Amino acid sequence: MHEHIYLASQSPRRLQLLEQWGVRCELLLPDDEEDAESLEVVLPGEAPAAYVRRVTQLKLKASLERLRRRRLPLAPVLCADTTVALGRRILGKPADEADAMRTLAALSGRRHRVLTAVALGVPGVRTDRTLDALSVSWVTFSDMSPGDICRYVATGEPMGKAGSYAIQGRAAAWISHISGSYSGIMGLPAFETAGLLRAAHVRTG
Ligand SMILES: Cc1cn([C@H]2C[C@H](O)[C@@H](COP(=O)(O)OP(=O)(O)OP(=O)(O)O)O2)c(=O)[nH]c1=O
Repeated sequence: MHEHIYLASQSPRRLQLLEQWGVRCELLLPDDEEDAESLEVVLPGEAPAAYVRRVTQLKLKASLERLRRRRLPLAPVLCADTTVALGRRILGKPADEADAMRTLAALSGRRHRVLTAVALGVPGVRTDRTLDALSVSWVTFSDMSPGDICRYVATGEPMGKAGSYAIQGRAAAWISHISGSYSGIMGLPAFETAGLLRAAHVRTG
């Protein structure tokens, strides 16, 4: 039984969710020399599900290497990646406010998918074992007027969020329907993550 895991994510929501579920975790964040952002590059023609899974595996590989480089005690490592897809179009984190406004205008009055891939790496003496899962949710936005979009972007909330919004924040006021996993939309799906933790014998609760 593993008493704790490493969480290799800068997302405060993921840490908060794991703590809420009673999982003991320690952060395993990239060094200054690592270029974490460069992992999140979409390949030409890549479908959203393939993209989010591939990026999560890249994050996990980099995190397991980091664990060994730092000679830390071995324990399972959890990584995740969240992306928003409008049809086949991938809407990642906004580059700036203008980008966030364009993304929100595209999402306004429509239904899109939020995909979160989770991967758990269990480091072993000889080989590492990897478990992974994908959560797909549908989110419907009501109409946002240009004024609504401007005011929302001015709050700063869209920055650092896939699709330029946060369901757990002010964007909730425009979300008329969801189908899937609320925690998955926030960045870490409870059901799928719990399944991976159970399979890897990590203590929860
Ligand atoms: C759609 C949506 C996304 N998000 C967030 C979750 C993720 O943190 C972020 C997507 O970016 P990610 O690249 O998945 O994660 P991150 O950059 O925050 O952290 P790391 O790569 O170190 O793990 O968007 C919300 O908080 N609420 C939402 O409603």
